Amino acid sequence: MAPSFDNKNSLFNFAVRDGNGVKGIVDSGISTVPPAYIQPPAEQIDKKNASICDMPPIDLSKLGGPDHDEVVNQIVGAAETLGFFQVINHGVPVELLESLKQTAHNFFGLPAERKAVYRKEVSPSPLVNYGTSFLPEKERALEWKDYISMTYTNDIEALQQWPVECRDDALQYLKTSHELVRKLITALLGNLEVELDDSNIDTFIEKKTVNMNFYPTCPNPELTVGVGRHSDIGTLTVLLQDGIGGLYVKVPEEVDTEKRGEWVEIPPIPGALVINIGDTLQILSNGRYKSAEHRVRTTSTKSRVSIPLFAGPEPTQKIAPLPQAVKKDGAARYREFVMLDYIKSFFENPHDGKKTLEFVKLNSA
Ligand SMILES: O=C(O)CCC(=O)C(=O)O
Ligand SMILES: [Fe+2]
Repeated sequence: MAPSFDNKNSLFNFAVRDGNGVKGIVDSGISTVPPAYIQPPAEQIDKKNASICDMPPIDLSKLGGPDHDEVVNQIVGAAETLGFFQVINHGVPVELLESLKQTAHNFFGLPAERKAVYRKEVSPSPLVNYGTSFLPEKERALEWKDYISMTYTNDIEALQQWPVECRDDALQYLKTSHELVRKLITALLGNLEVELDDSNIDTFIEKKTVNMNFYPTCPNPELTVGVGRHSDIGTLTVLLQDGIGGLYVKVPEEVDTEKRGEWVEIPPIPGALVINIGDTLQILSNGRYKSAEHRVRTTSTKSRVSIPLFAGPEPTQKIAPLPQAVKKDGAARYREFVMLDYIKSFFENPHDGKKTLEFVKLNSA
């Protein structure tokens, strides 16, 4: 029998400790959202107040052709303003994208006990982590989301340790998007006049993690969030979303458009992938490229899945604004730091917009 979800402890035990997740709560047949999931009014998402981002997807098949420079300009322009854009002809097979979405549904459709074995506290592998919300122990209100996270070290460990239900698709996604990530980094860092060779590009995208996010239907979407306001901390994120919609990005205040400070929705485009700039690339570019704040709304009609691939530096890597970017600006806006410290600071605090960057911002910035 499902416990009382009005009681915070019993809800926590059911959803978090026993691994039932939000999916388990919804499957128990609730008709209203449990109090622990009700966001403070300032965090609730008013669908009516957001417009849809009308930036057309960027056609990456044109890189290397006669329109190469124009495509690079589109990539750079999007990274300097919204920090989000969509790409088509990206080299990741469209059939794989379809399969990934189905795989995510299949995984979260498994009985709770099959997923709960991967909870952080008990997971047989440090590379695999199943959970719900972002930081359930610390959050004021929980996020309406379950996830599985798979970190890549090498093929053998991925095949042995990632959940058998997800590993083949997730690994293929990681491999087939590698060239895409390299092309984008080449365009973005090349534009800063950074001299690139294989090894220095790889330094910034070496560490890869594939997540599968599951947002079950929600009886009161206006009161909850799927993911709260945050920016991603790595270099680049490649995100596959399904057709449901609900991903919102905040137009940075410092961008010269009438939409500054507003939330815009990144609409689902069949076959496209969403790309977003992470904090690391904002820092490397000395603030030129924007790691935009984003969040996810829930819906009452259908469960949504999304599959981000996070690419960033190894935890041991030292990061600082690149000299070429600092030279142009005259001063560094961020201090040097070790990536692991940045990762720790992100995972120790509930989502709070772009606060993570404060950790390394210099006073003059
Ligand atoms: O579900 C989405 O569309 C975005 C998810 C996200 O922002 C994340 O996992 O970092
Ligand atoms: Fe994100």
